[in-house]
Amino acid sequence: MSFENMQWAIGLMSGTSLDGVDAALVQTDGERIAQYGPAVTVPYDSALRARLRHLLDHAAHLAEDDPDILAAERDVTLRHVDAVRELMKLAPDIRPDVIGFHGQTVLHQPEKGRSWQIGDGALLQVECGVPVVYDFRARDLECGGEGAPLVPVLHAALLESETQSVAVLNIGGVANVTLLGPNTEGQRQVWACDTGPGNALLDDWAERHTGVACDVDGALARKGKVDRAVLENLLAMPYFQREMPKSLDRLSFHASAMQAVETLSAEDGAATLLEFTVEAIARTPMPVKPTKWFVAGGGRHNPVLMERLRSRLGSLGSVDDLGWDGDALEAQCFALLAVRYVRGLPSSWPQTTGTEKPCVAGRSAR
Ligand SMILES: Nc1ncnc2c1ncn2[C@@H]1O[C@H](COP(=O)(O)OP(=O)(O)OP(=O)(O)O)[C@@H](O)[C@H]1O
Ligand SMILES: CC(=O)N[C@H]1[C@@H]2OC[C@@H](O2)[C@@H](O)[C@@H]1O[C@H](C)C(=O)O
Repeated sequence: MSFENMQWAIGLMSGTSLDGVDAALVQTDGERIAQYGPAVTVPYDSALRARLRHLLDHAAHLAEDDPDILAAERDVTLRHVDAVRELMKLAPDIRPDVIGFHGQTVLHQPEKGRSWQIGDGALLQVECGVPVVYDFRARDLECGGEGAPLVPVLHAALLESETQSVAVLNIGGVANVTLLGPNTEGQRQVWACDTGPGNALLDDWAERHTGVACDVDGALARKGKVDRAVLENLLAMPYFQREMPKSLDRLSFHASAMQAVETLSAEDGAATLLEFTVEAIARTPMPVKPTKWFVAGGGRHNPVLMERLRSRLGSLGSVDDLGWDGDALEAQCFALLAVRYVRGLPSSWPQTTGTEKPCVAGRSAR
C-alpha cells in the first residue's frame, strides 16, 4: 500500500441511541485505511440526553434557530470538542488534517427531502484548529438520495478482498445493512438500506420498565415469550416490503410499536421488540443472498439478539472477528468520508442511498 496520499483524519459520530460521541482517528487516502489510530467514546450526561430526547420528539415543528435547538447544538458541539481533545491525548504526535463531523440527528424525513443533524461545524473547527467537513446527509439528499446509510463505502473498502457475497449489519438505535455482491473479476455491486429498528425500541421499553437505559445483555428479553400476532402486525407495515435503498428516522415505528406491546409484560414486550429487530433484518428484500453476516454497533453486545440473529440468518459473527473495531466503525467512517470529500470522491451511489448518480457527500465548515 502506498502511503503517499495518506492523511490522518478524525471521525466523529453521535448515533441515534443518544449515548454520546464516538471519535476515531484513521490514516486514509479515502479509499483504503492505512493505519488505525485510537478511538474514544465521550458519553452525553443524562441531562443532555433527556434534552435531546425531547428535541427528537418535537423537531418536526421546531425552527433551525429555535433557542432550545441552538442551545443543544452548542452543547452537542462542545461535547464533540471534548471528544477530539480526549482522542488527541492518546495520539499526541499525530497532527490530524481534517475532521469528519456527523452531528446529532434530530430528524430524518427523506420523503420530505430533509435530514437534520445539529452541530456547529464552524465552532468545532475554531475550537479544534482542524478543518471540518460536515452536513453529509443534506448533500446526499440534494443528490436525490435518502441521506442514509452512508457507511457502506467503508464496509466495501474494508471487504475489498472478500470474493463471496456478504452482509454487514450495523445495529445501533436503527439497524442498517450493507450487502456486497460476489466479487466478479474485481467488480462488485453494493446495496444498502436501513432494515428497521435496531436497539432504540428495546432501549425505551427497558428504560420504562427497569429504569436502566437498555436491556443489559438481553436479560429481560431472554425471560419473555414473543407475541407472534403482535410481531406479524408490526411487520405488515409497508416499509418492510419496500426494496432497497430506504432509510428511517429513530422514531419511525416508535408510536405503533409501543402501542402494540403496551399490554404485554415487561419480559414479553422485550422479547417481542427484540424479535421485531431480528425479523425486520431477516425479511429485508435482498437482491442476492449473503453467505455470511457480520454485525457492528452496540447490538452485538446483546447476546440474546446475536443468538436470535444467528438462528434466523445462519453464518453470523461480529465485525471484530474480521479485526475491525465494531464500536468505532461509524466514527472511522466519518473520517473516511471527510477525506473522500476533500479529494472529490463520491460516498453514496444509486444503490446505497438512491442518489441519481455517485454523490460527493459533505461540505466544508467556514
Ligand atoms: N451489554 C449490552 N446489552 C444490551 N444492549 C447493549 C449492550 N451494550 C450496548 N447495547 C446496545 O447498544 C446501543 C448503542 O449502540 P450504538 O452505540 O451502536 O448506537 P448508535 O451509534 O447511537 O446508533 P446508530 O448506529 O443508530 O446511530 C445501546 O443503546 C444498547 O441498546
Ligand atoms: C439519519 C441517521 O442519522 N441515520 C443513522 C441511523 O443510525 C443507523 C442508521 O440510522 C443509519 O442509516 C444512519 O447512520 C449510519 C452511520 C449511516 O449513515 O450509515
